Amino acid sequence: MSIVLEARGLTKEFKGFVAVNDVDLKVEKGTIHALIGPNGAGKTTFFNLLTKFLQPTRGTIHYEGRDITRLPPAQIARLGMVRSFQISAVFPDLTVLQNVRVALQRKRGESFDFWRSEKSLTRFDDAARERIEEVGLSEFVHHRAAELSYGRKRALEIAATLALEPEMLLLDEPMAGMAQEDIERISALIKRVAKNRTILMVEHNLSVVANLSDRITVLARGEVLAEGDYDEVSKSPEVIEAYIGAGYD
Ligand SMILES: Nc1ncnc2c1ncn2[C@@H]1O[C@H](COP(=O)(O)OP(=O)(O)OP(=O)(O)O)[C@@H](O)[C@H]1O
Repeated sequence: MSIVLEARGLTKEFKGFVAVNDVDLKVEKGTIHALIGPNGAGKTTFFNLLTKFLQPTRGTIHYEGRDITRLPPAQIARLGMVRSFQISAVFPDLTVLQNVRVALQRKRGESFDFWRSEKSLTRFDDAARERIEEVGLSEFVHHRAAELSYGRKRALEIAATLALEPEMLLLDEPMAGMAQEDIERISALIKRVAKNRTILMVEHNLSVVANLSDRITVLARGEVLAEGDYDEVSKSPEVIEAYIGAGYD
């Protein structure tokens, strides 16, 4: 078993309130790992710690065996761990193709000049089209991002994220605000992009979690309550109680 991301004793206190309390987590390479838990469980805080949007009060984070606890998010992205939607890569007035080109250009570390000639950008076209194909948006290459449905916009965000060539993707509630039809499309997309990558996601939609995840960590009151596959965690009396206690059916 090869561990790609590991948190040890991760703790975050806000003025004495412990939002994440001594959490250990191991994410195995090549898996889809979900973080779930009732409202206020600490999922977002934990996710923000892992993606370096927050600094932990205590504990460490290792990525590919390297201590990344004190590294800034941009540096971690360069190491191959990318938080989707962090880059706000989608410009509404640019087409699908132009959006992914911009992301590819960023990956090369070039600054993005809006006045740069079309011609100098077209060298990214083939790579951009590949990413677009991977997320199933080929027939929309020349559509402006603003014209896309919500689900397709999310697919475009994932394409832009893939342009950064991540080995590990962190997804923050990929299904939030989605209609059922989009949920199915994005689930299939996540499965597809997970083939040669590792994915960690926070997700509220439990049927999506059941369908996609190899492993699930359940947080409650800032601590790990249970861990396992969907069958295991959904049968855990502690998990059922935590969800019912938080007002879920
Ligand atoms: N910046 C902050 N300052 C103080 N308390 C905070 C801060 N951020 C989060 N908290 C508290 O930490 C606890 C965990 O919040 P968090 O948002 O991580 O939970 P969550 O599991 O993501 O919840 P939800 O499912 O509702 O999004 C909550 O009680 C919240 O009020």
